[in-house]
Amino acid sequence: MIVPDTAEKIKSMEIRGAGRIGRAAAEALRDHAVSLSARDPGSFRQEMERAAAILLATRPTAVSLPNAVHIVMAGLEGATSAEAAQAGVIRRAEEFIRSSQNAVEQIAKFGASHIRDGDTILTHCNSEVALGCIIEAHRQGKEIEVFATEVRPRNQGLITIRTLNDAGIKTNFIVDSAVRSFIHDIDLVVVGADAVTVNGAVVNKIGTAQVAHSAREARVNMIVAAETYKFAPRTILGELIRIEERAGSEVLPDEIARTLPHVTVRNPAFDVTPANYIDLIVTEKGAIPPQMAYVIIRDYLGWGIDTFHETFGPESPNGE
Ligand SMILES: O=P(O)(O)OC[C@H]1O[C@H](OP(=O)(O)O)[C@H](O)[C@@H]1O
Repeated sequence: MIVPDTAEKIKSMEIRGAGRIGRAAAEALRDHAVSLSARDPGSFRQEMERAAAILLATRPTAVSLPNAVHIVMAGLEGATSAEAAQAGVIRRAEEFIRSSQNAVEQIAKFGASHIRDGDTILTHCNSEVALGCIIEAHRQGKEIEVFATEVRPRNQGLITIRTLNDAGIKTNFIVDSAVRSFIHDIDLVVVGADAVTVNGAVVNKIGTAQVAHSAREARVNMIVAAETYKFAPRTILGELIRIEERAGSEVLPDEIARTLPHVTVRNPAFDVTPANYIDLIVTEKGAIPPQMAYVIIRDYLGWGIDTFHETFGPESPNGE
């Protein structure tokens, strides 16, 4: 039951935020491996692949999910017994969870160094790593103030302002459409990411691209906090990140929508901010200009253009 339960929580966004989704998937795979009683490595693998497929089908955009699953499932490689396969998965899952937690801490330190004493920061949505940078800057004694957006339709901004309030950080709560009105009060935009493509574009909560547009027009710097496992290897071969479109009822209640037969509610959960709108991507390996995304994918995730072809064959541009 562990895997379907975690999958349901990810789908309904009870578990949300790209990093948390990745860790929850790793935990679910680990617990599933512990619960399996398969006798041979072949059937163990089959059971694990079934579980992985259920998790992968939950939400399509956050690349932390397939990256976490890929890293954990690599624990099956070379196992000659079910016990070895089980041990491999458990070890890989625990390593991923630990390194993800370390990455969050490391990014907070690197990110905080880009926040100056006296800065007013704008953040959009609720990103564990973006908030980590802001809270670390505050912890270091820097006098900062934050503008946080509401984040329609799921109102993740509420989680953000609670966290900032608990940390004792002076915070202003604004509707998403007020960003341009306040942009001249802002020194720095700090957001998270659900995916980073090979050309340095950042996929993040819907509205991020509008924030970036306002920031650029006002010459306000924008930094993105993203662990290396949010970089998307398959974009090397031109695969696009799928933007999740969620139920219209998140935007307009069904009872109202029913009375408006000519109206279709559109509810994309994410948008794409081009690399040239972003000054830095802060990863746990250091801060890079977005144009260096391929280096992260190749050197830290281990996917080069050639490895893709070795694994999937040149005839498959989507890496399927
Ligand atoms: O991993 P961390 O930095 O916490 O979150 C990264 C991003 O994931 C979230 O997506 P959602 O709320 O799950 O749709 C937001 O878009 C947020 O910026």
